[in-house]
Amino acid sequence: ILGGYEARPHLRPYMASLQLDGQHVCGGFLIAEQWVLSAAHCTEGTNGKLFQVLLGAHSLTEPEPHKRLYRVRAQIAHPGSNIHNNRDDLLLLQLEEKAELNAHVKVLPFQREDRDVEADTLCEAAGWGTVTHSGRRPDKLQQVERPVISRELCNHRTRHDQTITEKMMCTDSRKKDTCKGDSGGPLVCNGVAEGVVTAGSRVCGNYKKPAIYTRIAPYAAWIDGVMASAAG
Ligand SMILES: NCc1cccc(NC(=O)c2cccc3[nH]c(C(N)=O)cc23)c1
Repeated sequence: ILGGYEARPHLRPYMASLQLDGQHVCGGFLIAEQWVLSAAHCTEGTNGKLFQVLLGAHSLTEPEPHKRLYRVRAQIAHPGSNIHNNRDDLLLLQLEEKAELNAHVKVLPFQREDRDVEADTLCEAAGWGTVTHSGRRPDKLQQVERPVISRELCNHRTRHDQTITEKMMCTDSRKKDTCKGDSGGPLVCNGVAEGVVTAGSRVCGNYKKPAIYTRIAPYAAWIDGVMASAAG
């Protein structure tokens, strides 16, 4: 997160850190007791290795009472996701067991009504992604508030030039923005997860490249279907 600030500990108890060999790779969030939603791009370069999912954390390194690392039983990328574009950039992770829910570990509801969030709506992104252009990684969860911008503006030729589909949304990226390692985290508007951070043009903090999110509502049926079919 560029231009943000340290989140109040455990005020975002749905936040997940997707890790490989103890290293934070991407964000994610708890959508059900045994399911985390993230971004398919996060599996790039992982050679099919399964993530481990850290829940209940504020600091990535310090011992905290409700912090717990979960193994993943299955990782299901949306069938339409690919490395060449940002379309269908969603990843479902089934935890080895149901997460133990408490004050620090909670499910975040996602938007099921397929209607655009109004431009200028203030939403929040959080993550352990880089906090400087040079790529400094934070130990503690960061957050930033960003206004939604219209798809029309986001698709302008000087911005993302007609690549933003009706299954994506954008926020202003001037100075304050999501960045490397924030992918997969939720964009929360009025307490509901409306989008999932995607790397998009991989640029951070440049107003010419607004942040891009996969809208969740268009994928509600796919998400429900995967969770129902894998149910024990
Ligand atoms: N504000 C938009 C936004 C949101 C989330 C992430 C990013 N930027 C990256 O993720 C990124 C940046 C630079 C090099 C990179 N290499 C890789 C990679 N997967 O190898 C990703 C990146 C940008």
